[in-house]
Amino acid sequence: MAPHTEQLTRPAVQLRGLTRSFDGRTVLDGIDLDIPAGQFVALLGHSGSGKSTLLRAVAGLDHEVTGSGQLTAPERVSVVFQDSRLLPWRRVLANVLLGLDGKEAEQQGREALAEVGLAGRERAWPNELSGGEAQRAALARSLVREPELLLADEPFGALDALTRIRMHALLRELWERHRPSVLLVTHDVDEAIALADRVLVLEHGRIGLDLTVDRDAQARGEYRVRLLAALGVTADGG
Ligand SMILES: Nc1ncnc2c1ncn2[C@@H]1O[C@H](COP(=O)(O)OP(=O)(O)OP(=O)(O)O)[C@@H](O)[C@H]1O
Repeated sequence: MAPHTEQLTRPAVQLRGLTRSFDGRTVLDGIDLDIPAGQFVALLGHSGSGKSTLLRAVAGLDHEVTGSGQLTAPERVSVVFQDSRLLPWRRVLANVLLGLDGKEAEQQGREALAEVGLAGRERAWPNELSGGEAQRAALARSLVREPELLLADEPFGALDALTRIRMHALLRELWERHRPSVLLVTHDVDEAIALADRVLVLEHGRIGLDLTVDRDAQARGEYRVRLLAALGVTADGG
């Protein structure tokens, strides 16, 4: 294979034997994972299974944590959390542009806000936004950096059901337009199936299930049963 082709097909994220522990307790136990460029991956798992620990490792936000293994991630990575983390003393556009300078960046910031449906709210203060609008602004802030990898830790976890559905459509639309790789941490099996092309289940510190989701298939119900079974939930809720 020619070198440039190798580069093109190289996965965006590559983990080899990734371990992380807290106070002698192993949370990630030798994870091997490749995420190809442009793939939308959801990560499911019980509370405390290590989803955020994995995401923080990939984000390079875990320097204090004990661990080993190899990790490769792209240079331009954006992270979105459950709360928008907008700075309350800066207006919406200034939040989106944080750390970026110049007229071009400002134009891109305005365009990103328009893309997430917040045109006209550039000069609003964060406390004037609803929860869903604040998450839209957080998405605009990550988009404007043109990330190769978007890491999202329960980004819709605090939103009401209707807002959540709208945000699903928005995220999928933004992904189709910009094509970053995405690693989305969620508790919600239906959210994972609705959004991702591949769903991973984390259990006992390893990837217990790695499911490719055929988006055109009639197989949603079957995916749901398999994912719930991997999470230890049977059809009768047991
Ligand atoms: N900074 C830390 N210090 C000590 N223990 C930690 C730390 N961060 C995470 N842990 C522990 O590691 C385990 C995995 O936590 P993590 O937040 O990754 O789980 P999670 O799957 O994201 O959970 P949830 O779905 O509830 O957010 C938990 O038992 C947690 O208590």
